[in-house]
Formats: sequence, C-alpha cells, structure tokens
Amino acid sequence: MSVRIDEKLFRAADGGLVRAIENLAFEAPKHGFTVLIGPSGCGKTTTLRIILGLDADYRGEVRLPEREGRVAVVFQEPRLLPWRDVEANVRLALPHELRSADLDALFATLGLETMRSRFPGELSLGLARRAALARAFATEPSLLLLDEPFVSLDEMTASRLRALLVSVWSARPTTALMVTHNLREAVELADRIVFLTARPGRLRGVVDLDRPRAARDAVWREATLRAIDEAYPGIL
Ligand SMILES: Nc1ncnc2c1ncn2[C@@H]1O[C@H](COP(=O)(O)OP(=O)(O)OP(=O)(O)O)[C@@H](O)[C@H]1O
Repeated sequence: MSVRIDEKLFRAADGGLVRAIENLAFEAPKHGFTVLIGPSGCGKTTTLRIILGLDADYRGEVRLPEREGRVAVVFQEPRLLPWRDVEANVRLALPHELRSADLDALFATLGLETMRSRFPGELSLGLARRAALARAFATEPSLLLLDEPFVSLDEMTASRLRALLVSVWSARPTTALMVTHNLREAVELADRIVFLTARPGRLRGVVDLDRPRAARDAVWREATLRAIDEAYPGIL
C-alpha cells in the first residue's frame, strides 16, 4: 500500500484552519507489518481514516494493496455487539460469499474455542480484544488496520495478545498497518516503523527491522531501542 498525504487541514472551532498533516508519504509493504508512531495529535488516526475512505477531504493519494480487497479495522475498544455472543459477533462480519469453515482454526489460534457462546459482557478486556481480532481476520482482509489495539491493558495481557496477533497474522498473511504510542510494541511486531513528527504530522523517518520475530529476544530488543533512540532523539 502506498500512502501520500500532501496536506490535511481541519476547520477549527474559531473558524481558522488547523494543519494536521503535511508531506507524509510512506509504503506499507504487501504482507508486511508496518507500525505508525508519533506524538499525540500528529495525525495517526486521521491517516487511518483517510486510508479507510472515511475522510476524502485531503490532498494526496492512497493506493490500497488490492483494488477490490476487503479492509478490516481493529479499534482501541473492541466494539462488539453486547447482545450477540462471540461467535455471532464474528459471523456478523463475514461477507456472504465467505465460507465459515475456517472459523474453528481461527478461534483455536486465538485461544477462543471455549468462548464462542460467551457474551461480550462476560469477557475480560483481553478476551474481548481477542474476539475483535478474530472478527477482523475472519473476513480475510487484504488490508488490516489496527488503531492502538492493546492500549490500557496490563503488560502481561498485552504481551500475550501481541504473541497471538503474530500467530494469527503469520497463519493468514495480510498487509497490516498499526498505530501505537508504544515503541517497544513496535519493535516486537513491526517489519517497518514509520515515525511522524508532532503536528503537523510529517514523515520523520522509516526504520526497517528484518530480524525474524522469533529471534527478537530481550537483548536484541534493547539494542534496537537504543539505536532508534540515538537516531531519533526523544522518541522513547
Ligand atoms: N474533526 C476535527 N476537527 C478539528 N481538528 C481535528 C479533527 N480531528 C482531528 N483534529 C486535529 O488534527 C490533529 C490530528 O488528530 P489525530 O486524532 O489524527 O491525531 P493522533 O496522532 O491520532 O492523536 P492521538 O495519538 O492522541 O490519538 C490533532 O491536532 C487534532 O486536534
């Protein structure tokens, strides 16, 4: 996918214009995992909305991985329908032409086999986020957008979820673009990290990580974080 946002303006409450993004261009490689990082208010969510086609009022161009492909989104909050059980929530996302035979494998990979008939109100936040991941992957998207999907979880739960995301994504490769504030999370998950400046969000730099995820041990992660901090001071 290629994203180019030359300019994105918002109308402020006082009638003036706010320049949210300018000269932001990056590629999210096909079937790669790209992470977008930048300070609060630099335009990360706006970028996702533009990619989704929810905001067409900008100068630039977005080229999706596949013209007719599906796009799935995982939001900060799981956004499950409370009156449907987990399985019904996932099935609801399935387009008619998709077969659902593969759901068993998907629920198994995400450790949700015994949760299929639970209702969202009965789930912990971590389990609800797993259900949201299942719903996104069930549609076999050609592009998966994740907007801080692990925010406000305790570190142990977040770390378990990151591992589950890697397993499910490895089994069902798709072009993924995730927004996070968490550089450690980025270093664990990403093939590519795209750094944005503070508002107006511009491209600050791109770091490619080619180490296989299984080989990203604590020593490698700390060395990588230090190298990024030296190249991009103040980022940590
Ligand atoms: N509808 C809007 N009207 C006016 N200004 C807006 C609107 N939406 C976003 N903005 C402004 O545009 C900038 C980018 O917002 P955006 O939500 O994309 O940032 P973000 O990087 O996702 O922030 P955060 O990390 O805090 O979620 C912000 O300064 C925000 O105040």
